[in-house]
Amino acid sequence: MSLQINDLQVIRGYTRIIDGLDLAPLPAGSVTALIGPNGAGKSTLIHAIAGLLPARGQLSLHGQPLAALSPVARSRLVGLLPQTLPQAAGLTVYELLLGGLLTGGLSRAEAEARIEHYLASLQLTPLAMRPLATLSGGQRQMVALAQLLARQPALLLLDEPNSALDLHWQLALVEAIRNDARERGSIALLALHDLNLALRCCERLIVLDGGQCVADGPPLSVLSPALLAQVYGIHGRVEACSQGRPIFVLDQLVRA
Ligand SMILES: Nc1ncnc2c1ncn2[C@@H]1O[C@H](COP(=O)(O)OP(=O)(O)OP(=O)(O)O)[C@@H](O)[C@H]1O
Repeated sequence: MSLQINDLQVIRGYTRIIDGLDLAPLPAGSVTALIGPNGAGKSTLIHAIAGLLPARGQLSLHGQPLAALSPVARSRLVGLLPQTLPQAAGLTVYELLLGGLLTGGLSRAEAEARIEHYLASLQLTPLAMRPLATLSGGQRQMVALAQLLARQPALLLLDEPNSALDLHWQLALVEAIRNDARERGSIALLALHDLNLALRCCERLIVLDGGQCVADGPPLSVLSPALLAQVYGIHGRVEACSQGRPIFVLDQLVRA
């Protein structure tokens, strides 16, 4: 049971952004970070897996080719937390979540139980009756996470999910993603710029650069000084903090 990506090609405009990408399968219950510099192709890959960009090659989830599914069936299996969240005018948080689950085929009782569970587990219950238009950017990002988790897709795709979140909510987000992978066996793929967050929550890092995979493996072996210099043009290192946890330290730009 896994996500399989082989010989993937994605063209945007007239440019081949991803050209023949092969990755080792992403197994059920795993959390993987997709890292790399601006313009590397992270969002392109995530949107292609979600079915929002046309792609050629093999994209299969648990042996099922995603391209063979109807858009509705694909969106049940694959959930996306986008980089910018749509404004849903006039709705409260609760109405947004309820509408999504009822449309997905749940009974009202099941939908309400799920919403209460996920709002409580993410400590978002106080926001339930707030109109979406009154929420801050970070609050809206957490509501979108609640919406994603409540749908219980087999594959969770998150495009820079922490971009609007303070430190408390960044940790809450990664704990929620890890718990979901452990408890439901979901697969999570997160496009991230924050290497410390990637070290904290992911057992695997995939490094994209120019639409190619340039490194893939456990974070400590991937984040070598040589790779950081090659891909980001920085001198940096991973060290153990006083509690033994790995932390990324940024030293300086590589000067020619
Ligand atoms: N609509 C488009 N038409 C043509 N090229 C595009 C289009 N959208 C994005 N690109 C190009 O595709 C490449 C990959 O972009 P993408 O947004 O996937 O990168 P990214 O790794 O997510 O970057 P960032 O970290 O800046 O969000 C970039 O070179 C970008 O300029």
